Parts: sequence; structure tokens; C-alpha cells
Amino acid sequence: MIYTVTLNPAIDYVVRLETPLQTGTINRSAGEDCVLGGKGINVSGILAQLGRPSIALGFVAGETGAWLERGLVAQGLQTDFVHLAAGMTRINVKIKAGQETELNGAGPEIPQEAMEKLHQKLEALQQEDILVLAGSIPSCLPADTYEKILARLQGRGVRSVVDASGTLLANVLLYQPFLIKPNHHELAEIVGRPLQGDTQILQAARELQSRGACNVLVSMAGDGALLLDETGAVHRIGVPSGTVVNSVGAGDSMLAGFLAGYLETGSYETALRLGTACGSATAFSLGLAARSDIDRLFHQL
Ligand SMILES: Nc1ncnc2c1ncn2[C@@H]1O[C@H](COP(=O)(O)OP(=O)(O)OP(=O)(O)O)[C@@H](O)[C@H]1O
Ligand SMILES: O=P(O)(O)OC[C@@]1(O)O[C@H](CO)[C@@H](O)[C@@H]1O
Repeated sequence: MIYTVTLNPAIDYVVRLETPLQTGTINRSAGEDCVLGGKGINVSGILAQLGRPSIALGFVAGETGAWLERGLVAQGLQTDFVHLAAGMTRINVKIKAGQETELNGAGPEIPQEAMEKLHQKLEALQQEDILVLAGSIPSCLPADTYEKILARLQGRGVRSVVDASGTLLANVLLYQPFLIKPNHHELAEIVGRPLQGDTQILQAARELQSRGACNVLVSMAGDGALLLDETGAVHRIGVPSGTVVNSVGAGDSMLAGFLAGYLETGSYETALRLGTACGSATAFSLGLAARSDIDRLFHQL
């Protein structure tokens, strides 16, 4: 089974402006939508589109949390959230006004007992299960929360996948994650130098592999992606053609497609192709990609 963990889920409130965003004044939107989000939840959503069951874990709180949970269940997702007694699941504001501006909330307080409940749920994981840890760690939790989760699972044969930025990602390498998916900016941040072109990106990916990561998938938005697989082989892919509507969740979609493709075929080439089809299909959609769009782009690549 695939388990996704989203410590700080969100309702994404996507607002479209026809004119550039102006600060210090009222901006009137041309339309808005609510999308159920959070990185691990997005991964579960695309896995479901691809016919791969998963269980979405994490924390929800208040009316927004109930809305999120109801919505996911209505979409056919399996969830097993820890319910927090106080606070509310955050609403993240995504402003589309030519360029994309995001305002991500802090989210509810997560007491130690709630964290312990999540650890207990994770005790169920067994050999061959896959654990996806995706998204930021809320400021109310210790910065080493992902490391603690992985430390408790050590020796159980669980394959981990981590999509987080900077130090969070660097610190989990020790636990030999099966897959990490930094974008090229995050990769540059981890190695502590600017990266120009594929040669420098590959060199940095090799550094992360030598520090413990099994497969390193570097996404580069409109420039596609580079995969350094566990055998040391390098795969490079571009993107299909289309119009970007909302790139929120593109990285999560890529991760889900990659996992599903790999589990289905055992081929890293196919995994990268399906991951790209999912990432781009989401970038070309208002919310997460639909299966028909994923299939169309997969055949284009
Ligand atoms: N402008 C774009 N045009 C086509 N495809 C795109 C575009 N942006 C993203 N994608 C697709 O999505 C994949 C992941 O995108 P990106 O590198 O932006 O990930 P990310 O930074 O983790 O994204 P996010 O944090 O927004 O979810 C890309 O490799 C590509 O396949
Ligand atoms: O604040 P985090 O956890 O880093 O990111 C949260 C988030 O921006 O990531 C998803 C897109 O990847 C959105 O659905 C969500 O709002």
C-alpha cells in the first residue's frame, strides 16, 4: 500500500485576476475556485486517477478540515487523518494574475499527543509499503519531524519518498529514501551553489545520491525533468505542449505519476514519462489533472 503524509493539508483558494496584483489596495477577482490540497493529498489524488489506491494520512482540524475530508472521501480517496481538537485546517491563497503569487497559511497547532497518534498509525506499515512525506513541516512541529518518522520505520523494509525543500530534504538523505524530488531551485539550495544547465544539475543530483538518496528526480517546471536512477543511469525529458493554467500541484502530480509508472512497469524511463505527463497535465488544468488529459499527454511524449 502507498501511504501519503500531509502534516499541514490545505484548501487551496485559487483566485484569478485579469489585471496585475496591486498591494495596498482592493483587487477584484474575475473568478475563484476551491481545490482540496496539500502536497501528500495531491499525490493521493493523482494516484487515484491512475487507479492506484493510497491512504492519505496527516492532521485535519475544524470546519475546513471536515470539508477537506468529506471532499476527499467523495472523490473516492481513502483517508485516515488525526483529528485535532482545536484550530482549523488552513486556507492557502493562490493568486493567478499573470504570474502566480501564493500565500500559504501556518495551519493549526499540532500537540505532541496528536503527533504520537500519527506515529501509531505509521506503525501499521510493512515490508514493500511506500511512504510519501510531502510538504513543509508546520512551525509548531520540530524541524526534524520527517527524520523522526523515518527513524521509527527503519529496518521494516518500507520505501520512503520525500518531497520537501532545502534542509528538510538534506536531513532525510541519511535514511536512504527510495526517491526524492527536488525542483532545480531546491537542489541548488541544498548543494549551496547556483546550478546552470544539465551538467551542473546532474553533478548536484549525484552528490545527493552519494549522500544516501536512491533515485533523484529533479523537476524543472517548463524545462522538464532529469532523473538520476539508482543504477547511476541518467534520463532527461522535456514537456509536452500546452497552456499553463495553474502550476500548483504540478510537482506532486509528477511524483505520483512517477511512482505509479514505476510500480506498474519497473521501468524508470516509463516512470519519468508518466510523471511528466501528470505534472504537465496538472499545470495545464485548473486543479489536479484528469485521467484523460494525463493519457493524452503521455502519448504525446
Ligand atoms: N510551465 C510548465 N509547462 C509544462 N509543464 C510544466 C510546467 N510547469 C511544471 N510542469 C510539469 O510539472 C513538473 C513539475 O514541475 P515543477 O518543477 O514546477 O515542480 P515543483 O516546483 O515541485 O512544483 P509545485 O511546487 O508547483 O507543485 C515538470 O517537470 C513538468 O512536467
Ligand atoms: O506549505 P506547503 O506544505 O509546503 O505547500 C502547500 C501547498 O502549496 O502545496 C501544494 C502544491 O504543491 C498545494 O496544494 C498547497 O497549498
